[in-house]
Amino acid sequence: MATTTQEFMQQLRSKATELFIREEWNDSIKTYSQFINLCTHHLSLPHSSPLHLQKLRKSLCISFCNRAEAKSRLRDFNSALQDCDHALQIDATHFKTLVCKGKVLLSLNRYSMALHCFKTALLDPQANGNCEFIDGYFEKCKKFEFLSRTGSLDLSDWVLNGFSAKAPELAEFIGAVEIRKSEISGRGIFVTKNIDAGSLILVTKAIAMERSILAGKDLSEDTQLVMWKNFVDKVVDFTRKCHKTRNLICKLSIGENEDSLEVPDVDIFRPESVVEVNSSEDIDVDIDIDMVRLLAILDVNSLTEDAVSANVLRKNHDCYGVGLWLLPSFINHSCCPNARRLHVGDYLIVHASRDLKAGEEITFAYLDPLSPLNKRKEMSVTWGIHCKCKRCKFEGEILLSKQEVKEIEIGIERGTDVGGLVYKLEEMMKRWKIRGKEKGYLRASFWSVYSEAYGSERCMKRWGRRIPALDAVADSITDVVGGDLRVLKILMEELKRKGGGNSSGLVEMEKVFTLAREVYGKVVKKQAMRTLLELCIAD
Ligand SMILES: C[S@@+](CC[C@H](N)C(=O)[O-])C[C@H]1O[C@@H](n2cnc3c(N)ncnc32)[C@H](O)[C@@H]1O
Repeated sequence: MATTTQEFMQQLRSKATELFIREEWNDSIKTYSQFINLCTHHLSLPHSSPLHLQKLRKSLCISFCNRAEAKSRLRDFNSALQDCDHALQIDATHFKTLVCKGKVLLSLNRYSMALHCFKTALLDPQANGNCEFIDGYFEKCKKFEFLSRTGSLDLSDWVLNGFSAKAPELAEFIGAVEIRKSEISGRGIFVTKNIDAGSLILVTKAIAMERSILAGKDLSEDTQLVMWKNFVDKVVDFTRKCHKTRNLICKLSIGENEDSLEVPDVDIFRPESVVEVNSSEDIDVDIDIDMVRLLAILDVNSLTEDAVSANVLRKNHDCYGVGLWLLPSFINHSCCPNARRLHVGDYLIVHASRDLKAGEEITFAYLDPLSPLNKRKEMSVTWGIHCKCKRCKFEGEILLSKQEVKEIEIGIERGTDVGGLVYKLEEMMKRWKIRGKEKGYLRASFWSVYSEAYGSERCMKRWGRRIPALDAVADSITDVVGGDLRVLKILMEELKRKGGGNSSGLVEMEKVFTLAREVYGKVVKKQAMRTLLELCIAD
């Protein structure tokens, strides 16, 4: 190689290193790229001495490694991973690259592969001076790998500290589920084995999230627009950086012709999956995602933190977030939902809010399940859905055939004594032999009058003996709509009023804990659940 070329390459490398040290990531990537191109070219030329070739290969390995580090600082993890692989092709045990690849894989939630990188790096003599630092990563990977295999999450410490530290980083987890054609609409997620109420089903990190401060008010239209625009920009940015994610996003529904949509294998959503995801519409890797389609996908699938089926764990409740989570996007709506979600930072934890039988479809409540049929129908227009569940069918028939139900609705509008309305509804159900789940449907629909009645001492003095006990109503509602925060709150208030110290209080306390697990999922130990209830119910 001519001396001038050698000098130029040396200059390029020094400049790239300098930019790298100064943390000017974009410029350092550009300069390393120039150097890498030149170096690769020279390696392909004949007549180089073995020593020279060895030197070039070493420089190339270090440059790939540093460019990977710079890319990972810019959160371009997939491209960083490619660079790590190029470096490791040159030197399979290159210490710095192994550490960089481990960190990148950890960011991509590929825990077992990351673990392998750190394990190999620890064998290198260079690890001696960095043992503590690599051990830290190694332990983190081990913990996450276990979590992603078992889904056994414990947020107790964070909750006991009053959510004071940053939201904990979690591992992605996919429980015993599959995606199948759904009788509700299009595709849905189904459990493949029996699951207890409270058990975790999915833990998924958002593709993108955007939050806005509420400051005690509703968001103005302008703020909402800015928030939505920022959110869309983040999703677009992600799709540019990761083609696998872009192809997975393209598998989501746009809310039309759902029954003709392909049913993807759940495994392609696993972070560890390296299978290239072919989209049904072969998308050119270098062309941006079709914006009209993306906007429709986001409209149908993005989730907000203020939904009825969601709980948010954080100190400051004065903000509100919107995000896109891939696998949870396949969960359909039911007016008798069996799952809820918990937001922890950018993670979404989906858990069973009732016991689930193998083969059952997992459903969220997009619409408030503690509201009457007419309200639910009104709200379903926003979602563009026409719910045909058993509950809607039953309530539709009842509304047509039983005048008393309409009278109760009119009574609510006119502000009639709530105790009287509960009494009337219960008497009607007795007379028409409405029992079991159907009784639960109507009680859930008229929850507003039940909760007001149980919450008023005056009302309970007057009607208490003639209407069913709160816990019986709570049980029958929970049986059809799963754990609900509002039911939990009113049970807790009653427990507080009664003092909760005697033996019957202990039984009631156990009931509250059971319901709390259905509402929040099994994410904390009992002592921390007490704190969680104090922190959240106080809101
Ligand atoms: C988040 S996606 C749910 C997964 C979707 N079924 C799929 O195949 O990708 C939301 C869309 O599913 C459909 N959907 C969900 N629940 C429904 C229900 N109970 N009745 C009718 N359509 C429903 C609606 O088209 C809605 O816009």
